[in-house]
Amino acid sequence: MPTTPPSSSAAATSGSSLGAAVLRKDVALVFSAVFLAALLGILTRPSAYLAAFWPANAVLLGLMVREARLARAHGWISAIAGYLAADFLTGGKPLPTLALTAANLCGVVAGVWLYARVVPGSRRLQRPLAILHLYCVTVVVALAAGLPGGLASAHFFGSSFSSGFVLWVSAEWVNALLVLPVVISAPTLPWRRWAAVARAELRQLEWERAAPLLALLAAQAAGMWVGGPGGVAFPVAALLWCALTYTVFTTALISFVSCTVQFAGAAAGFFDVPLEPVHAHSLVSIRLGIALLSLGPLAVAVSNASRAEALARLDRAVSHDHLTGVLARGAFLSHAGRLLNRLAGEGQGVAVLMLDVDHFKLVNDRHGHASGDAVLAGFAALATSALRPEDLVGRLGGEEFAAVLPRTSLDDAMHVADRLRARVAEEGFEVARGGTLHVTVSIGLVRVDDAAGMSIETLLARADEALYRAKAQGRNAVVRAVV
Ligand SMILES: Nc1nc2c(ncn2[C@@H]2O[C@H](COP(=O)(O)OP(=O)(O)OP(=O)(O)O)[C@@H](O)[C@H]2O)c(=O)[nH]1
Repeated sequence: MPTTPPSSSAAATSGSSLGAAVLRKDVALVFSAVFLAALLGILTRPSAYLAAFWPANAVLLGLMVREARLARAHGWISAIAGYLAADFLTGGKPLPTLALTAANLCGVVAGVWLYARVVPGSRRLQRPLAILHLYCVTVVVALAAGLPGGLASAHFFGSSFSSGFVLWVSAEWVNALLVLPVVISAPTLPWRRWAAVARAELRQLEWERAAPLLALLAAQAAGMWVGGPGGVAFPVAALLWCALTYTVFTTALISFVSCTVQFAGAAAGFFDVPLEPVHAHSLVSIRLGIALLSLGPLAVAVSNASRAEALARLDRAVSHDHLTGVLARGAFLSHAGRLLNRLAGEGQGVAVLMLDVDHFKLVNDRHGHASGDAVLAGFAALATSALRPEDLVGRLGGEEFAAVLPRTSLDDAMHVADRLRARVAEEGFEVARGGTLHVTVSIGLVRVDDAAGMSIETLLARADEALYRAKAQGRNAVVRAVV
């Protein structure tokens, strides 16, 4: 009989308890999200179709698109339980409830299946093409739910199949277009952090950042005041401004709220749309029109975010040394120059270090270039970790590095430099061939009371003279320049 070593059995137990915990969390999440969203839909169910709001399907689809793990048996069963619980709690009859739940699920299943086939960036609205995918997926979701929904409406509620179908398809499409982007673009944060992030955002809210939101309120009010069908499009310019200012998630949230207000405005008669009969062609048309208008700002927000991300990546690639990850020479000099300007007049002192790995040529010659590279990368990582986040580290070329330590006394600068020298000598660096290589570093240091009138080039030249003396003294040393 095979025996399991104690350590593996402990690992298996903790693994299975982790699995059970995740499962419980998934079930609670899906059930409560579907139940609450369905309850909200039922409780706000209007007499006039125009204000119909059924977020449950889009919320469920969004959750399953975000986390593929949820689209398994436990997720589907929790979702069905959520739909049924909300309906039965509000007096739904068994057969119609089952039929409507089946129709709801048909749309979600179609959406999950389609989204599993698009690239991950599209699933979280991280690339411009994602809006086209969102459009196509939501059309199919609406049709997949509308077909059984229309049949159920005809069978249980006595409406014609065609009017039931049109109502279902348009309501599904509108809800998916507005709710799905909010769910799939929401940042992944623990519940506790949401309140902290919202508080921090509100504290930092300046006029400049609040202006697009205020413009949206004004445009929305103007649209209702002027009236007529064109009034629904009045907020578009302000929504585009929001898209250029805020994140994709915030834009999706603002579009959702703005469109909901427009629906309410239409239902209240501001846009001169006839409200009867409830499935009138003009009502369906204006509803879809309002929802489709939200795609423009969303596309702008997504393009803007992916452009900003590409620029940030490009900037990082240009300004950072690809081997060591610290600032490359040009970026280091310009960052350091700007830092000295900021420090000028403060009178708190600044130190500049020149660091050079000793006999580095021998490392390459004896252990190969790849090992030399590993030593340089390890050294840069060690230097970065030994300094403070506000210190600046750069690679000037070859095995030569530099650092700027703002607001540092001479004693502190000497102490930091010597501690780094000692750590390099002690720790050694792992190389690709296997094993650890030990090297030493020589450091030249200059420290001035005030950076006013000092250029980074001048300070580096002084530190370089001190470095030269450290090498001449036998290396593995820190030498200070006399100023
Ligand atoms: N592996 C590797 N070697 C580099 C890189 N850049 C420069 N080198 C090598 O670094 C070595 C620098 O050697 P030297 O300038 O003679 O200095 P050293 O051997 O460190 O001697 P001292 O500075 O006097 O202690 C040269 O052999 C360069 O080829 C790099 O990116 N990777």
